Amino acid sequence: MPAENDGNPAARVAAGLHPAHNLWRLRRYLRPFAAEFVWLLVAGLAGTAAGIAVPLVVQRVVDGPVARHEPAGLIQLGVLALLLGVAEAVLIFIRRWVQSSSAVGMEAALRADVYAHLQTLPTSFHDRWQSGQLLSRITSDLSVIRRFLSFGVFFLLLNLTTYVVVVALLVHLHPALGLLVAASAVPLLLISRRFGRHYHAASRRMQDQQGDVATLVEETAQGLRTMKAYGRGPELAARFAGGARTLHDTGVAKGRLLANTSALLDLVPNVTLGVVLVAGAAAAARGALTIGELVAFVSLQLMLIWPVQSLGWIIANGQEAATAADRVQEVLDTPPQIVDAPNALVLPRHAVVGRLRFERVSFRYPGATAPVLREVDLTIEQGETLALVGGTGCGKSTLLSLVPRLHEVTGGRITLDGHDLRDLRLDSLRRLVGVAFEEPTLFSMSVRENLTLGRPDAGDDEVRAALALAQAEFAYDLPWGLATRVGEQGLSLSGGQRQRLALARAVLGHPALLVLDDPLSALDVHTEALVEAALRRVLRSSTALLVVHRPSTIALADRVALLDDGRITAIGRHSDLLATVPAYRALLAAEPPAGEPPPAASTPDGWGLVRS
Ligand SMILES: Nc1ncnc2c1ncn2[C@@H]1O[C@H](COP(=O)(O)OP(=O)(O)OP(=O)(O)O)[C@@H](O)[C@H]1O
Repeated sequence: MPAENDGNPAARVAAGLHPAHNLWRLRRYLRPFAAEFVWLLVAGLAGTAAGIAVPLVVQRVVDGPVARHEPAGLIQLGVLALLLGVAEAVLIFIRRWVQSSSAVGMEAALRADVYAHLQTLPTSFHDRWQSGQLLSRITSDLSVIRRFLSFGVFFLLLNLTTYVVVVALLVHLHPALGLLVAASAVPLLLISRRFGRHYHAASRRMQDQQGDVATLVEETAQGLRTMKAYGRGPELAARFAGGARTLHDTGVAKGRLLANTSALLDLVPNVTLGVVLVAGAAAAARGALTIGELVAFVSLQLMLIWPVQSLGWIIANGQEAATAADRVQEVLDTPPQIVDAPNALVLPRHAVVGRLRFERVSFRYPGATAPVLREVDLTIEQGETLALVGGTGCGKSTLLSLVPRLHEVTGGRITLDGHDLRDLRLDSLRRLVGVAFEEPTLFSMSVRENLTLGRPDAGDDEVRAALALAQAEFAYDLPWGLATRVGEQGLSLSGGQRQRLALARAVLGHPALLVLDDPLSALDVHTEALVEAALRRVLRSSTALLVVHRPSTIALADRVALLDDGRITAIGRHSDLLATVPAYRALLAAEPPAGEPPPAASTPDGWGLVRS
């Protein structure tokens, strides 16, 4: 399976795997519940045995006490039939009771594993996969699997056993008629096989479409304000309606397939029953069969109707579970690419000086033809702050993402105090690096939990210091202070507030390296000045790499590197670059490119220019 597996079912079909292959691979999740499952089966089989015994008792009643007019024997056998009925009811209750707990436990274990695996997958995996597809896999697909592994498999075994035992009894009662009933299994098998093949494809289509609809809903929820602002609500509604209609049509087609097959499956035992009734009555009239045997035969045969009727449902459920298992395994089979090397190092914070070096670093996104970064050489000395500037899309954010190893370099290496980052343990590296992205994501949890995401052990003092530094003390004034739950992505907070909380999260506990993507972009002038002053203090004790989109943030940096088309084309002090590098000047002042006259408004230190 290629690492860049994108969930395309065609890949699986081409691989020639049996549809149930992936379902079989999930059997280990049933193992903890094996004892329960055995009890379940024992209770189920005992219940069925009690049910099967009732017609046999009825046969004795009809051929014995009824035929011989003996009321005493009638009471004995009647009580026995009653006891068998009660036993069957009790056993069915026990089975249902056990069934519910084991099924849910299995689903929870599988869901926990899929979620944990998602955490280990690289950012590039999440870039490629629609979140709705992941959502539908971790919710509805797992429920489908749970239903089949608990109910489907159980009823398949129970019904098969019932079928075999009842048919054997029928053959014993009347071999010719019994064999006729046994022969009815042939059309049943043919119908089931054909149905299974068609239903498998329909299930996959439907489950993928469910994922697409989930993606649409998720995108709408996230981008609602933008869509409304641009008046695109009707288009979005139409897009959603289109997706929902496709899903509806697939669902209807699938339902019809099941309905048609169920009707065919129903027909077989009913036709057989009709033939048995006529032939049985004739045999009874000839004296080849007693009335009691005929009653028992027909009663037993009626017991086959439910197993046959449920066959369609079980196959449908099994096919859905097989496709759900395919979809879940597509996630589980994607190997985590960024993992700890054997014997990876743990660097304690106090042992880190904080010298960061990029040595001929190149990076290309998976599937992209051209690299985003080409042979980048850059050294950031201990305690130094380096600002990275460059035109939009030149690779600044990509370069930052390489430091906490969200993406892995595809050429060259990055070292921290001389250690290749790939030789460090990921958890150790990520504790050393404080990161704030351009889009400050806050999770649906309390402010405190959001702040201590990377350092759950941080004390109150550390949290207070980080909030003070990021000028984010407003958090204490929220309705429940730091316990206030901020909405999904912190939507209930302003952009500036979110950014300050994200900054506080990054600087919490004075990380050795700070990697900040335009940390002051969403702040008003007053707050910006305060955060800038506070940040300046932190930057003195950490090595920092800042991406700067706004010229004013350059004031925080000791040196500036100009990134152009994936290469560092100039590096130095801001004022030196301003004086000597026309492309730099052009970028900051949005003036015409190199070769054209410089702006008249520059001041000797250059700051007038960048602050304009
Ligand atoms: N996940 C991704 N997969 C593939 N290509 C990507 C991905 N993210 C970014 N790119 C591409 O890599 C290039 C650099 O993107 P990057 O976000 O690093 O630029 P940037 O300099 O930070 O841009 P900006 O200043 O607009 O934020 C762009 O051409 C972009 O299209």
